[in-house]
Amino acid sequence: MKLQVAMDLLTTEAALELAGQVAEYVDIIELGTPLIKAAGLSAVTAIKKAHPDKIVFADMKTMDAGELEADIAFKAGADLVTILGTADDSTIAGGVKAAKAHNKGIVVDLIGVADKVTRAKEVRALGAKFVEMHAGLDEQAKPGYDLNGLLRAGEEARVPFSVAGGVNLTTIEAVQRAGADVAVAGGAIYGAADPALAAKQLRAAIS
Ligand SMILES: O=C(CO)[C@H](O)[C@H](O)COP(=O)(O)O
Repeated sequence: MKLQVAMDLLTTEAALELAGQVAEYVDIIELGTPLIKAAGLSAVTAIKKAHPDKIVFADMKTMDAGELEADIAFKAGADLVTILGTADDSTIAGGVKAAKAHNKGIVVDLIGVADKVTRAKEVRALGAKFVEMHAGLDEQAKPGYDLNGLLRAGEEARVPFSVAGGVNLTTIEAVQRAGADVAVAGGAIYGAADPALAAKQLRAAIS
């Protein structure tokens, strides 16, 4: 299982610093949506330049104009770009077209999708490289949130998937047992007192 760090920070400088601390322990470096909105796609270019050997993930969360938005992110240096599962099929197909033109991949983020299993199968058929079983930061803050619903959906969908939504040292083994291809950790790394140690421990907990 791959490990992805989600950098929900607000400046390119902070992202470069964090990526420098954790890159040796992660496979995929994600520029979070707030970072891309605050700093622009030049942040993607800066991270790819600093870490050419890593998979760079631009969390665009595109809802419309799939081909155009994916194209500009791939041109900026992204290897993987997200489109929302709630978007129209044509938006996802447009993103996949751009991905094929760049020999890169679209990840469909199932945040806010009620029936994640059905939508996962649909978007995989449209050409998504994998789906993200995702509960966002706001959903995680609701009382009673736990990760198990995402893990069950991933097991049931039988398509390649990542899991994001409060993945940490306590839960990452269950993410792996559920068969996830990628575990995404944001706050568990960037919010830790020692992000490098946190990433190292997450890496050591999986195979
Ligand atoms: O995409 C996101 C929010 O929309 C986050 O990057 C994702 O949820 C991972 O962060 P965390 O591990 O802190 O939940």
